[in-house]
Amino acid sequence: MNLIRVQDLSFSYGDNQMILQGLNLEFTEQTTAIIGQNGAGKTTFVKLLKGLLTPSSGDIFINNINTKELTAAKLAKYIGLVFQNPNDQIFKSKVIDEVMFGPLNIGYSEKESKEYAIEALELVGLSGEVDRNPYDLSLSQRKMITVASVLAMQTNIIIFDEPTMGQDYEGKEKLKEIMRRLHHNGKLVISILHDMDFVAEVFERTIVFNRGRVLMDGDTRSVFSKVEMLKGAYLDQPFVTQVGKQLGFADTFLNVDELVEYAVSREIHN
Ligand SMILES: Nc1ncnc2c1ncn2[C@@H]1O[C@H](COP(=O)(O)OP(=O)(O)OP(=O)(O)O)[C@@H](O)[C@H]1O
Repeated sequence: MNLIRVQDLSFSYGDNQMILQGLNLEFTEQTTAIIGQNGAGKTTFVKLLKGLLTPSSGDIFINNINTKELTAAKLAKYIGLVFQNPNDQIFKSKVIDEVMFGPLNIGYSEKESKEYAIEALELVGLSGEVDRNPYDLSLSQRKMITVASVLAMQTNIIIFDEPTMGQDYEGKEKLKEIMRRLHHNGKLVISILHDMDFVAEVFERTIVFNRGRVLMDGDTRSVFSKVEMLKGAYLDQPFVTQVGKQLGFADTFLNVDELVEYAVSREIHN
């Protein structure tokens, strides 16, 4: 079943510059990373999916419904978007109120919203901060509040814009765990990322945007094996992939365990 279908999508902010041109994409259940250099059109694309922008031409279907027929409020029941900058999203003075706002806004009761908010805050590791003011917390914690706010809305599609930015090792591990859990629970997870190591470890599918078009789209291993095409889009391979190559191995490795297992098995057979 495809959850999102994008058909001949083009977009311009109103000047003459086309930011996205003729995109055709489908999103099913696979965890999907969107990568590409700054200005490639990634954030514009997810804002279109979320209904915050309207296509200049083409269509976006969510569960086979054309988003042109849905209000942003209706769309909010299907798609959650975690903004790149938490300060663009947070506006309440208490963490719990901030996280409850989304579910309340799309029609869940006070009791349900509180339950979902507490569950989401637990998942992001902030259950001890429910009564704090978000602006008394660190930037990485504020980012986690915005993640919780979207999780609490229980949407089937969850999009993250640069979730690892400003997160330390622990924060990134938490995000990996959250994304894996969402996927395990049958949600569609899409994320814009600049951290190639994170992409390699978590995502099944990777789409490379370049100047408003799709340059590559496929399983993450095959995308990261194409070093020249990545270079053309000003992107690097993940660190572990580069190490494997430097060791003279032909395979494309996506995590340390794979690389070590391969190296050890070669050692045993030599
Ligand atoms: N509100 C806006 N009005 C006019 N142009 C905009 C607006 N927002 C973005 N742009 C332009 O659209 C282009 C694509 O921007 P977008 O933010 O979608 O790229 P991106 O791939 O997400 O980049 P980054 O990785 O830096 O977030 C850029 O040239 C940007 O300057």
